[in-house]
Formats: sequence, C-alpha cells, structure tokens
Amino acid sequence: MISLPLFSLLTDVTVLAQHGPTDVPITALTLDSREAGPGVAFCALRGTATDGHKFIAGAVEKGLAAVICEVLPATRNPATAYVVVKDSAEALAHMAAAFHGHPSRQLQLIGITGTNGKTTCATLLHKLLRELGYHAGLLSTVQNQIDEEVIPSTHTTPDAIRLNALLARMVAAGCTHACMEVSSHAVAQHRVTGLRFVGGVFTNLTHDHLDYHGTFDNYLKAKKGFFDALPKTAFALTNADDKRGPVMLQNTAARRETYSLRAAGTFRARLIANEVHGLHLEIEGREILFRLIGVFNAYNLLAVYGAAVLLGEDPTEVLTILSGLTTAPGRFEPVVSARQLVTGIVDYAHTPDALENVLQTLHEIRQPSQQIITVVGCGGNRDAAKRPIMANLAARLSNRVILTSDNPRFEDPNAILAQMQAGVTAPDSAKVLTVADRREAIKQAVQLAGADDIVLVAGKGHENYQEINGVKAPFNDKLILIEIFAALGK
Ligand SMILES: CC(=O)N[C@H]1[C@@H](OP(=O)(O)OP(=O)(O)OC[C@H]2O[C@@H](n3ccc(=O)[nH]c3=O)[C@H](O)[C@@H]2O)O[C@H](CO)[C@@H](O)[C@@H]1O[C@H](C)C(=O)N[C@@H](C)C(=O)N[C@H](CCC(=O)O)C(=O)O
Ligand SMILES: Nc1ncnc2c1ncn2[C@@H]1O[C@H](COP(=O)(O)OP(=O)(O)OP(=O)(O)O)[C@@H](O)[C@H]1O
Ligand SMILES: N[C@H](CCC[C@H](N)C(=O)O)C(=O)O
Ligand SMILES: [Mg+2]
Repeated sequence: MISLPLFSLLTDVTVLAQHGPTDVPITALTLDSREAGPGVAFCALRGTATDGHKFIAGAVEKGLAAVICEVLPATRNPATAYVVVKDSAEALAHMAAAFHGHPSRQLQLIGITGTNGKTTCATLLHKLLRELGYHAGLLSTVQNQIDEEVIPSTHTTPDAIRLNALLARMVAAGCTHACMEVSSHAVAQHRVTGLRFVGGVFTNLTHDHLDYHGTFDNYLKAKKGFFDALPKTAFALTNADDKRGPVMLQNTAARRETYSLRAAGTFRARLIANEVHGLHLEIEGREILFRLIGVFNAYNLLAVYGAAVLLGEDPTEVLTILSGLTTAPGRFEPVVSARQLVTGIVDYAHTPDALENVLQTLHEIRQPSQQIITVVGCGGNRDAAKRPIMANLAARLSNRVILTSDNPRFEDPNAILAQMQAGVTAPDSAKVLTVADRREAIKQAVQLAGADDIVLVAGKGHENYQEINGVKAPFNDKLILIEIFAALGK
C-alpha cells in the first residue's frame, strides 16, 4: 500500500494557504467525497453538475486526512489538513502524479489529440510498438491495455488519479512505452496536467463537443493547450493538411514536425489508390499496401509512421509492420453476411466530419450498382448542433437512411430524432425513415438491402451498450447485424 506524507505530494502544487497538520500520511487520493475515509486526501472539484466543495464537511466526518480546496471552509476539523489552492483540478493532477511516483517520467509517453482518429492512431501505434518487441501500454476509448492485458475503459482519457495509477501499473509491468488519447475534456479538466510526454500528435479538428466547450474557439484552445504544455524535449507532430494543424504548433516549446498528403511536411505520403481491400500509398518514396480503408486512414497511418520514426524507430521496419495491421475495433469494420449477400460496415462515426469521410469512402470503393443504406443516430446529452448536420449528410450521401437512437441518455429519443429530421432537405426526405428502436432500425436496413448492397451502421462502433435513462443495456451493432443477417437468411 502507498503511504506518503502530504507535503511530499505538494512539491509541484502552488499552495495559497495551509491549515492543520502538514505531514499526515496519505494512503489514497479521491475526487469523490463518497470515497472518503481515514488516510484519504479529498480534492474538491468544481464540476458541470455540482461543486465538490459542497461535500467537504460530510467527507471530513468520515475521518478524512486532508482536503484540497479552492475556498477554505469556515468550520474545520483540527485533525484534518486543509490545503487551499487556486485550481483544485490542477493540484489534484500534480498530486496524483507524485502519489504514483511520476510514472510518466519512466515511460516514452505519446499523447494523441484531435476530433477524430485518436483511438485509431493510439491503437495502431500500440500494435506497432508491440510488434517491434516493446512492452507497451494503451489508454483509449475502446479499452486500456498493458501489453495484451485488457483493462476496461470508462473514458477516452481517465481522471488524473486513475490515469497515473494505470501508468504506474504499466511501469511495474516493465512497459517502456505508452500511447494515450488526450480528449479535449481531459485537457480542460487537467486530467493530463503534470504528465511528461515525449511526443504529441494532432489528427484534425472539426465540429464536436460544443455543448461542453461553448464555442469552437474554446474547443480549439483546449486541444492546443495540450501542445502548449509539451516540453522542449518532446516532438509535436501535426497534420499540415488540417486547417487548424499549424495553429497547434504556434506556442509549443516542443520540436515542430508535420505530416501531409497534400503539401510539404516532415512526413509525406501520396495516395495511389483507395480500394475495398485497402490503401495503396507512397510514403517517402516507398510504395506500400495497407489493410486499412479510406483516405482518412491514410492520415492516421502517416501520423503513426511519423510518431514511430520520431521515437527513433527504423522507417522500413515501421512500414513493413504497419502494412500488416488491421484497424481498431468498430472503426470501419466489415461484417459480411453468411451468404455474402449484404456487406455491413460498423463504424464509430459520431461527428459530421467522420460520417462524411466514411460515406465518401464507401462511394469511392463501392461498385456502381451497390446501394448504400445508412443507419445513424446522435447521442443524447451531447452537442445538439451536430444532429441536423449529420442527418443532412447521411441523406445526401446515401441511397436510403434510417434515423435511429444512439445512447439517448436522459433525453427523449423522439426529440433527438426530430432535431435530426430538421436537417434533411425536402428532395432527400423520401429516402429517410425514422425508427427509434436501434435493433429494429438495423433490421429494416437489412430488409431494404438488395443483393450486394452496403449497410453502414454508424455512431456506436465498439460500444457494447445502449444507454437509456442512465441504464446501459447490452447492445452491440456488430453482433446485432450478424444476428439479423442470419435471421433474414442474407
Ligand atoms: C462532462 C464531464 O467531463 N464530466 C466528468 C466530470 O464530472 P462532472 O464535472 O459532471 O462532475 P459533477 O457531477 O459536477 O461533480 C463535481 C465534483 O463533485 C464530486 N462529488 C459529487 C457528488 C458527491 O456526492 N460528492 C462529490 O465529491 C464529483 O466527484 C466531482 O469531482 O468529472 C468526472 C470525474 O472525473 C467524470 O467522470 C465526468 O465524466 C462524465 C461521466 C462524462 O460523461 N464525460 C465525458 C463527456 C467525457 O469526459 N468525454 C471525454 C471525451 C470523449 C471523446 O470525444 O472521446 C473523455 O475523455 O472520455
Ligand atoms: N483521421 C480521421 N479523420 C476523420 N475521420 C476519422 C479519422 N479517423 C477516423 N475517423 C472517423 O472517426 C470515427 C472515430 O474514429 P476514432 O475512434 O479513431 O476517433 P476518436 O478521436 O478516438 O473519437 P473519440 O473522440 O470518440 O474517442 C471513425 O469511426 C471514423 O469514422
Ligand atoms: N466520446 C464521445 C463518444 C460518442 C459516441 C456516441 N455513440 C454517443 O453516445 O454520442 C462522447 O462521449 O461524446
Ligand atoms: Mg477515441
């Protein structure tokens, strides 16, 4: 069990005031008063729904060792240490890193940020490092991994306590490298503050999460914040073809590197062909076939190639391994029916840009006779502005569309669907059906599909649940597609 004196956790924290004992032993950190108890240091965070400061008194009653807060409570327990800081989330991140012995400093830690492609790039880089022979960890939306051991993930980027605990487990298991996704929420909430990265990668920035960040500019600032905090020993690798790619490098101390399919850059690729069985690319003079499909994946592959070369790996060996890798679960994943009459594609496209890319890719690789039937929904309690845009795109780029539910959470599924329908233009409306029940929607799409047609089921990818009113019921697009193909004899 870890037990460290409070003062040793505060080395990197700017303390405004301190009351009570300073050398109390801390055996656990928490950001949730419900986990309070003897030996625990509770950080009171201001959240989106409530304020952790409200729970300080209740937590202290449970025998808390220390409280980290922005506002000192008027009544205090003399046996408890109170540490006043400017920003509790920032303080918590530094304390969590110190509590776990700064595991990021013992790893080659690479962070990947951007609207789309983080999971794909982090997963590919992890697979690549494993095939190069390293012990390596992964923190991603789909799952966390220590080498091949899978640890379920709850967030794209876990909170600072869980994050540092996971990195420490990686170090203990002998990992030399770790790849992680850095979400904009994580940057805004200081989940990654205090970590030492050897490299940062930016994929792209398009519409998402405006409900949380308020404006696109704030969303951009959150992503850029990650690059701004990179040390000068790190590399900062950005997508030169993305409108916001160069902005990411503006204020970073890190070594500035770029990748591009269209312009000059440290790492350059040329698209030779984008076909149903994969991508044919020329990377730095070498022509290679890859198993991933879609031009967007050419960017992901190039980003991963660049990161690996910047880590000092041999370019030829990296390309050889990359050419054999398959995509992350639920990312443009083909599901072919037993009798091969219909092709299903399960994809995690849950933003307008991702959906457009995936549909565009299907247009590029399909035979002219193949129809595209799209099943798509938009998440509840998430950015509502993307709903009409996604429905509009789906209708414009598909032969038929079934609008359905995707984790309605605490919203009325029919209200979400009405907002989606509002984006469909009158000429496209005849192509669009609305079926709130997702299983029924997938079934109707498969029924509509003729021989050889393509059914795209978008939005949930690897997810194995449908979240309705706070309850996650088992639901997996891929398994349901397989079941429906069998039931309908396709
Ligand atoms: C919007 C958001 O990011 N919310 C995260 C945030 O919760 P919150 O701000 O709502 O917290 P709150 O309920 O207001 O409570 C404030 C504080 O009081 C504490 N509290 C609360 C009640 C109590 O009795 N006692 C107590 O101490 C809470 O523990 C919290 O520290 O802090 C929590 C603890 O770290 C997170 O679990 C929670 O993630 C929620 C579940 C979530 O859905 N987050 C999503 C949006 C998210 O983070 N997504 C990103 C990116 C997705 C992507 O594009 O890939 C991710 O990285 O996963
Ligand atoms: N480089 C890319 N550019 C645009 N779209 C992409 C790119 N890579 C993947 N996509 C699309 O975005 C979807 C999500 O990809 P991925 O899971 O890799 O992104 P992510 O950034 O991890 O998403 P999240 O923020 O939800 O964790 C994919 O299913 C695909 O449709
Ligand atoms: N990381 C994203 C995932 C969205 C996936 C989609 N299926 C949804 O539920 O909206 C989020 O939490 O906003
Ligand atoms: Mg992800």
